[in-house]
Amino acid sequence: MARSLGRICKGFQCLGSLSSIQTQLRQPSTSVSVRGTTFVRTMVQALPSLFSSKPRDFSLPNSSWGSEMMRLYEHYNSQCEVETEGGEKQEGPWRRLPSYNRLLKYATGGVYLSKIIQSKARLFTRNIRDPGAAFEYVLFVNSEEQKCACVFQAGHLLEGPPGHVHGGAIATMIDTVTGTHATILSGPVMTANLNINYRSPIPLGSTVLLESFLDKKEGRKTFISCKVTSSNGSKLHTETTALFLSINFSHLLLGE
Ligand SMILES: CCCCC/C=C\C/C=C\C/C=C\C/C=C\CCCC(=O)SCCNC(=O)CCNC(=O)[C@H](O)C(C)(C)COP(=O)(O)OP(=O)(O)OC[C@H]1O[C@@H](n2cnc3c(N)ncnc32)[C@H](O)[C@@H]1OP(=O)(O)O
Repeated sequence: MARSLGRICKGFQCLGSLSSIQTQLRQPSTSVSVRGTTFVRTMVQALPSLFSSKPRDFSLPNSSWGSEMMRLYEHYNSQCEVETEGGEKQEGPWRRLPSYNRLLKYATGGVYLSKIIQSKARLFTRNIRDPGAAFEYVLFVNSEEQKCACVFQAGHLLEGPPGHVHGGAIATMIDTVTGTHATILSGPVMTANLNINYRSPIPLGSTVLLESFLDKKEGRKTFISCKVTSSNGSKLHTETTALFLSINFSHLLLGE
């Protein structure tokens, strides 16, 4: 147990160290938005170092991405870096979050699984190798406005009602977006409550936009709302409110 905790801690030291992130978050002279930007930048830079080999970043375009997926990707990606009047490049309001099929190379988890099987554990939404078959998505974060946007193309393996996306797959994406957003805002969290109203079905193969917003933070609680719309924003598919509770990593990784 102690060795396993040590490996997990080592993993988080690789993460640029949570303590250094927390130090940045505590800096009194910086504004909330600047601290948020710093946190996101630190996380984005640190994540690949958690892997033993260079991991694949699933949030980059691949051949399965359709025209709407590409259009929205470019819409947000073009706002990650902007040009000043003097022609210099500088950070824009949005940042693309890289996405891998595992968050921590040292975390074992899954006490009911053998060590070999545990090492094969993969993030639910990134475990299908066939591009375009299931969850194709890219997440962008806007620290200034405390919101996230996710462009999601739903593949044929996600069918629920004939020709439409399964409600559980939609919930998975909402949990992923709001959960990532809450993690960025509050550090390690778990979903305590996810309340989804399904307003109109999502056609299989289509691209939709998920937008999440911080409603409020109260102690350990982070309240986020999220809506899913068609790619041009004309149709509302779902509305969600979510509650996340801040946790210690030991709760998550060691069941303590
Ligand atoms: C550090 C890395 C950062 C990386 C950032 C960069 C990029 C981000 C990348 C990745 C992000 C990672 C993942 C994102 C992807 C997916 C997200 C998936 C998230 C999940 O898929 S996660 C799995 C499903 N999730 C569970 O499996 C939770 C099971 N559950 C529990 O583990 C406990 O239940 C827990 C911990 C939730 C709470 O337990 P606890 O003991 O800590 O707290 P306790 O019960 O004492 O409640 C304290 C106060 O919350 C209130 N409260 C509690 N529950 C409530 C409820 N449901 N509704 C309304 N209020 C509630 C109480 O009423 C009390 O309120 P008050 O203080 O006012 O009295």
